[in-house]
Amino acid sequence: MASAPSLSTAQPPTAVSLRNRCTLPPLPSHRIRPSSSSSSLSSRLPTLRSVPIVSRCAVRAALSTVDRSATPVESGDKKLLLEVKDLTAVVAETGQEILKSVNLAIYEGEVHAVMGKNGSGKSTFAKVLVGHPDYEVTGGSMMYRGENLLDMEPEERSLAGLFMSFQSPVEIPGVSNADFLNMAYNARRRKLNQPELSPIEFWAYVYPKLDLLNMKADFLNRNVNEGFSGGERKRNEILQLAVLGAELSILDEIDSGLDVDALRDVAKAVNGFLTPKNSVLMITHYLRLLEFIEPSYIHVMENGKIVKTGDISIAKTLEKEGFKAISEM
Ligand SMILES: Nc1ncnc2c1ncn2[C@@H]1O[C@H](COP(=O)(O)OP(=O)(O)OP(=O)(O)O)[C@@H](O)[C@H]1O
Repeated sequence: MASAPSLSTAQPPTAVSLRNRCTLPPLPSHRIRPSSSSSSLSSRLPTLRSVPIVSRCAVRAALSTVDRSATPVESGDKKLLLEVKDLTAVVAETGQEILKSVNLAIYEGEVHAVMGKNGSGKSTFAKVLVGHPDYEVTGGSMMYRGENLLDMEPEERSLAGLFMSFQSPVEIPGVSNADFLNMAYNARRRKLNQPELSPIEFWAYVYPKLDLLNMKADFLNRNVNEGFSGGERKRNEILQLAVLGAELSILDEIDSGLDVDALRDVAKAVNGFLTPKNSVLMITHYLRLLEFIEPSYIHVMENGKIVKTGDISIAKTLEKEGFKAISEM
């Protein structure tokens, strides 16, 4: 387990942290209280994180299936971030096949949305990308910045820049949000050969991000997701993303259970960390999210495969006419 930062070893506060400190709520305890469950915090960390991002280039694809079978490593000055080819996967326990040849390429700066009927395999695809142990990959490949994801443990994938926001974020009893975020953030900084932030520096770093999401500072002192409402959990997931930063953010139904204001806050935060280098892969059932976070491409998944790729008009057709209309296209 990564050791928790302690106040006694804290670096001298920066001007920013000193300036902010007087307006901040009390610092949380930085002693890590292990959960009563058997799994360690570090072993849970990867399960809370994963994936992509790219610039929000104009929607270029017409409403047609895109053949990316011969995917170039670079497209103009954009680099290929994730390339999934003929991916098949089963439920590890039962061998039931869920993914039946998924193909997808995401370049830096792109936002991809995956839509599809309930049970079509969207969440499974996302979880397979981040190495969820419930699934076993049986064929195909998943390359991330040219590295084989199958050779990487979930935690390595996370440290490499994949972040996943789960449909049902888990609670971590006994671990405060502040401790969790500080440890996770420092783990990423170590990976990037950057100096760790002391608790005080971290507090100054995280505080403006709470503002962005309209979250109260006492969220940091509460245990991760414990007693959070559905909407608060979703905001908390995006706070994790805002803090940790990711090259590829996989957002699984971040819009579910959000009221209109919360949806706007979450979308604003996601748009705020989109850069020409970062990419997003989001799963959604609803056009309304895509009106806030403009996708480069929309994919429709059906029975474990991506069967259609196109622009926002796909989502509009789905909203108006349902999946039958897409099948008939
Ligand atoms: N761990 C598992 N054990 C058994 N079945 C599973 C497991 N994970 C997924 N499945 C099954 O695989 C299929 C695809 O599930 P998945 O959650 O990927 O669908 P989805 O497209 O995300 O659906 P939704 O839109 O309802 O969230 C479903 O039939 C589901 O029951």
